[in-house]
Amino acid sequence: MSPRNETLRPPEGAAAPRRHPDAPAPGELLGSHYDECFGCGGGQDHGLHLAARAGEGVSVTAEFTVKKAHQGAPGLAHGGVLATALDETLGALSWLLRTIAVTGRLETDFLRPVPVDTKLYLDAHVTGVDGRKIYSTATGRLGGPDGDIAVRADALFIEVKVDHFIAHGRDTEIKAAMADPDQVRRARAFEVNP
Ligand SMILES: CCCCCCCCCCCC(=O)SCCNC(=O)CCNC(=O)[C@H](O)C(C)(C)COP(=O)(O)OP(=O)(O)OC[C@H]1O[C@@H](n2cnc3c(N)ncnc32)[C@H](O)[C@@H]1OP(=O)(O)O
Repeated sequence: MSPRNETLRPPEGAAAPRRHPDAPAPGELLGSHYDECFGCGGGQDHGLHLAARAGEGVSVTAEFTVKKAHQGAPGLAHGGVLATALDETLGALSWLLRTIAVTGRLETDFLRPVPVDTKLYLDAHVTGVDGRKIYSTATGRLGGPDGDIAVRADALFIEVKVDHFIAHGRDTEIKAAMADPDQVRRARAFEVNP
């Protein structure tokens, strides 16, 4: 399905997505980029704990089980939580590009309600790269990786350097992250090799 919004379609002349030579192998679990991340971190009790794996090319798959803490309507996932699951899955594409990027635009379609205790099967891939602009798309399915689409999104991520987080993040968390060798290792894994 091509993006409905023109601004989320790679422009003519955009480069085809290129898997970084040092990207994790297809099937490899990517782990969390930050333990306190609401999307993938183990340190957030009510977070999504989304687990993403590298796919072929510049793609990822991920799974997320909707918990009681994620409700909007009774027994149903909150739309914002589902958008977060899509955003996080799309963000995980950074591991394949080895580029740090943040969400600039995210357009989401909600096609079916997602009940509590349901596992959402997500996949995402990059559709094109134009300078710092990374175009991508994702779906979330019910019942299995080939199940009905419940949610989908098109996105534009913008490449940034580590300095983006140092400049804008709160001092306490930045200092803690920089003092954590695991976090520094993860940040390096996102960086393009010179
Ligand atoms: C340690 C490991 C951690 C790794 C951390 C990984 C975290 C992943 C987490 C999941 C993802 C998230 O939720 S990330 C969190 C949510 N997102 C954010 O907080 C981002 C907030 N926004 C910003 O900080 C800024 O707007 C930026 C960085 C996105 C862009 O600012 P900038 O760097 O000054 O660049 P700027 O010149 O404005 O834009 C560059 C180009 O992109 C285009 N552009 C920019 N924004 C948009 C937009 N919304 N819609 C259309 N186009 C846009 C511009 O027109 C321009 O095109 P042209 O003129 O070149 O053609």
